[in-house]
Amino acid sequence: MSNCNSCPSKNSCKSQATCNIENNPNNKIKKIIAVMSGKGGVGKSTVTSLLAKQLNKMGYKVGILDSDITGPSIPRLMGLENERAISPNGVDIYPVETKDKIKTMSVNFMVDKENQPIVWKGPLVGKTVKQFYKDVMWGELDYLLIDMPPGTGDVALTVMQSIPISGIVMVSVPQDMISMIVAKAVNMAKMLNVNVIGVVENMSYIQCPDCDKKIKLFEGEETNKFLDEMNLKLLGELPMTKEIVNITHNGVEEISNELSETLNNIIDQIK
Ligand SMILES: Nc1ncnc2c1ncn2[C@@H]1O[C@H](COP(=O)(O)OP(=O)(O)OP(=O)(O)O)[C@@H](O)[C@H]1O
Repeated sequence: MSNCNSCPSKNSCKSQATCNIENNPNNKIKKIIAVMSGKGGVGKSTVTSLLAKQLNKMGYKVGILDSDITGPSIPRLMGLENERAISPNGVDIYPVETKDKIKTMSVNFMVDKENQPIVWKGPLVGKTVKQFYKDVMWGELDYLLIDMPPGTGDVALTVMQSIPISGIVMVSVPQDMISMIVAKAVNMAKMLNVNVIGVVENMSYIQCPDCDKKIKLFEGEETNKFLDEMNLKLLGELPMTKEIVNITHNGVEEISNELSETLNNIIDQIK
């Protein structure tokens, strides 16, 4: 039965008539944003982690739901690979928190060893993702970011149909930006009436450590044309840098002014 009063998207939702998600009355989540990409390896989980860390620094209460059941990367990127979630009554699941209090939930918090594969059929995967929304004790959150698996498969469908997301941030790399892969993901969201907030171009450029010059391997003209045609907003461009690897893989907490500024600009547009 739908419970629109407690739904974070009640003011922007277009599917009141058909929605059947039960919202957990213990949770008060103001905004849910899914981070998606047309294909794998473009930095979707990296962007999710960076946005979560930056939102948290700005004082917002943040959670990350890792809906990538077969290839979860959030525990590692948040430095939580040795943690496990607990469920004292076997129903409510408590998320794992980083030391700066970002709440996270991932299937890897529920397996004995992080390299244990999840060999489940689609319906069970979808059920787990719904459970991660409904049965996890997120408590009060300003933002819940959902790290989606790559592509337009079962999980993307479950998230878009069953979780009241307010919008999608699409992540792409320059060489794919104008491809049908991104277009497919954007069109899927449109078909399901889900708002695409815009695109983050990841690994957009590299920067010379000596002269600071930004070097782009792909020029932007075609990209701008594609964005215009698809009616998409470019939210920001992230460089391919060691700094990002250090933040997401090596536990470095300091974010440079330049990266902070880029992330703040993206956040201003998704707030
Ligand atoms: N801007 C960046 N600068 C440097 N390295 C990056 C950047 N973005 C991502 N990477 C690296 O690229 C690899 C893939 O990134 P990530 O796991 O975030 O991609 P993904 O799209 O979530 O992949 P998956 O298909 O597994 O979901 C990781 O090793 C990550 O550290």
